[in-house]
Amino acid sequence: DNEEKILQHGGRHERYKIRVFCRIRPVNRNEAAQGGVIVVDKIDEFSVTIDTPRGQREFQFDKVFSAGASQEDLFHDTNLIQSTIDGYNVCIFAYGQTGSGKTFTMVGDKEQKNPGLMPRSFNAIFDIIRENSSKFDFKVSAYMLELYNDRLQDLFVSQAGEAHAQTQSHGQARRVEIKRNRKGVVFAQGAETKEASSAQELYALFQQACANRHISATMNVESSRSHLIVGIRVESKNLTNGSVSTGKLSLVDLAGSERAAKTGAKDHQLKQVMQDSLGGNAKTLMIVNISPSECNLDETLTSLYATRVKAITNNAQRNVESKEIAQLKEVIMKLKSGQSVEDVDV
Ligand SMILES: Nc1ncnc2c1ncn2[C@@H]1O[C@H](COP(=O)(O)OP(=O)(O)OP(=O)(O)O)[C@@H](O)[C@H]1O
Repeated sequence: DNEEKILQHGGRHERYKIRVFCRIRPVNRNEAAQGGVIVVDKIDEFSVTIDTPRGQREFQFDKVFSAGASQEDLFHDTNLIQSTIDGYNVCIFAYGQTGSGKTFTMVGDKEQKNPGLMPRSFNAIFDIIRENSSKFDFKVSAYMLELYNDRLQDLFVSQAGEAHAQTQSHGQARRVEIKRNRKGVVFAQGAETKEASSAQELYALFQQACANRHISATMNVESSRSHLIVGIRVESKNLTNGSVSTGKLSLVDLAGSERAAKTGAKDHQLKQVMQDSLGGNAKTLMIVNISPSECNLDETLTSLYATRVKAITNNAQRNVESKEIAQLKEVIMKLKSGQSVEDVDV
C-alpha cells in the first residue's frame, strides 16, 4: 500500500505522504510540425528520464503514466473516493504548463468521450453511497470557484446575477473568502453550496459552473490564467451509532504553471486554498502533467523540479464527531433559530 499509513490515536490520525503522479501527454500536432523530437521517456512504473543538452536527468514519482495511459487507468490509481466518504479531506490537483493536459486529466475532453477525474469521481461517490445506503444517511453538497487575478469568483453565481445582487446591496460585491476552521479545515466562506442527489445532478452543477467562468475553459489563451476549484462535501451519518463524518474532496485544475510562477507574488488566495492540502491534514494527490517534446523541454524540467515534494507528509485526520456532539450542535441550532428544545433532544 503506497499510502504509507502509520496509524495513531486509535486510527483517527494517520501520517500520509503526499503522492505525486506524472502524466506524459501524447505529441500534439503543433509539436509534430516542429519536428516532434521526444525527450521524455518512462523507463519504469515510477521513473521518467529527460534528455537535456547537459545530459540525462531522472525523476521518481509514485506512478508514471505514459502517453498511452487511459483516463480509466489514471482514475483507478487515484484511489481516494472511499477516503472522502470515510471523512477525510482529500485534494487532487493537476499542475503543469499551459497545454500539458491538466484540463484533460481533471475534466476530460470537450465531448466527454474521455471523461477525466472530476466526472469519474462524481460517479464513484454516488456508487459508494448506493452500496452503503442501508447503513448510512448521506448528504452531498458542492461549491465551485474560479480564482482569477487573485480574486475568488463563486461559479454558482452568474455574473449577471452578481450585478443584480450588487445593485440590491448598494454596490457591495458578495465576497468569497478562504478561511480555516478550528480543526484546521480550509473552507470557502460566502460561497454558495448546492446539494446533489445523484452523479448526474452533480455534473449538471459542474456544467452550470463552467458556463459562469470568466473565460471558457477551452481554446482561449486566457483560460490558462485561471484556477478552477471544485469542492465536494460528503456528510455521512452512521444509522447504527449516530456518529457523523464529513469528508471533503477538492478537485483543482490549476492555471498554467509558467504563468503561476510569473504572477506568483499575487497568488495569496491560492496559497490559502491549498494550505490544508500541502503540509496540512489532507490526503493529497498532485498530478504533474508534462509534454514529451523537445520544444517544451525547459518548462517540463521546471515542472518536474517544482513538484519534487515527496518529503512532505500530511497528518490526515478523519472528521468524525460522536452522536453526542452532533446532538448538542442540533440543540444549539434550534435554540439559535428560536425553537424550543425538548428534554429528549439532550
Ligand atoms: N493524455 C492525453 N491524451 C489525449 N489528448 C490529450 C491528453 N492530454 C492533453 N490532451 C489534449 O491536449 C490539449 C491541451 O490539453 P489541456 O487543455 O488539458 O491542457 P492544460 O494543461 O489544461 O492547458 P491550460 O493551462 O491552457 O488550461 C487538449 O486538446 C487536450 O484534449
